[in-house]
Amino acid sequence: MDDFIYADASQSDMQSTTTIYQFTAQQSIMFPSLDFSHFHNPSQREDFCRQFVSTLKEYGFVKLISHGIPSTQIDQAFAAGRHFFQLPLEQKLKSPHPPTAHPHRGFSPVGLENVGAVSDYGSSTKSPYLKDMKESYDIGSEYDPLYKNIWPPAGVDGAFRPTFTSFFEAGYRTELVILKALSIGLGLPEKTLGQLHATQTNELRITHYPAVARGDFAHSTRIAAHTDFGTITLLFQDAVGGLQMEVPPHSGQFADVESEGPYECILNVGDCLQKWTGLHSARHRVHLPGPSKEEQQIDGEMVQERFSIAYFAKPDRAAVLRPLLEEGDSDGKYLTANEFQHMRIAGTY
Ligand SMILES: O=C(O)CCC(=O)C(=O)O
Ligand SMILES: [Fe+2]
Repeated sequence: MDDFIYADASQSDMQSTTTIYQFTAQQSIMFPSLDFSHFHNPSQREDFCRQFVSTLKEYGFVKLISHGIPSTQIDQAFAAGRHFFQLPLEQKLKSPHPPTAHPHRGFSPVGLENVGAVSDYGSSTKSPYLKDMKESYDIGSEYDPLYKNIWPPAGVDGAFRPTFTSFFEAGYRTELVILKALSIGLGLPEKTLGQLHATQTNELRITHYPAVARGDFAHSTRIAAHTDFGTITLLFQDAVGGLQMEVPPHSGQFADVESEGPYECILNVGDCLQKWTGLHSARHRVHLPGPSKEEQQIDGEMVQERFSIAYFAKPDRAAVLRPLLEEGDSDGKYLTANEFQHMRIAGTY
């Protein structure tokens, strides 16, 4: 596989020096996969934290192995997601997402949510409006004092609730350790970020992208380009591919993000972390994958179905999005995380 280099001297938010992006010949972006177990080893911790933050500074993304969510739990979550989405639509609609953006809970059929409505946030490029070809299920913390979860009734799918409740809890434990590593790597007291994530406003989303005709990608997409609204996202994807990130930042050009299957966690920075620290909240989307995956994905004129699981770590609702570091985004208006989330999600439903 021949590597080639794309050099960009002007577009990065984070660096005034030249940024080098490495692509494979198939236009997929190469960025480090880090072993999170190094964080637990006192002699490796400092180096790990430094590398973790420098990768996020450069790409807004990093891949992690040994992150703390057990493989068996990831397998169970994918199996539970597959099982739910293959149910007849009328069964899935027994635990519906409301027709509005709040509360962000329950099942959204294809066409209910369109992320294309918020594609251009924080970007100088204008994206064409494309509808999402996806169905999804949103879950919050069982301890969220504001919104209750909307679960499939027991007669519809009894395994769904226990599987995702325990995945959520594993996600939260992992999130807190990752936030500690981030705080250390950023030179902040180690509890700084964790303290802003006490009340579990996090969300878990299982997404099914049904098999679609290749030609549909001319006017639709799987999920339109966007940045995530929270602090960090932990994403797990199946082997189908199609997740792409915008490189260089603000260019309107996208390259495939490859991962080593569902156990490798793809972590990306969200808007709130960018506001606090200046780390780059990278735009991404799920579209027709590049040539390296295209052949495997396309069966005749149909593009294979795809599943993903995203755990969105979000700040406490009352947390203020005021820079914690000089590099943070400072436009002089410091919203609370709750005000910001409402502003960002408006228009997607
Ligand atoms: O399905 C994926 O791989 C990405 C989903 C995503 O970006 C999101 O739900 O915010
Ligand atoms: Fe996303």
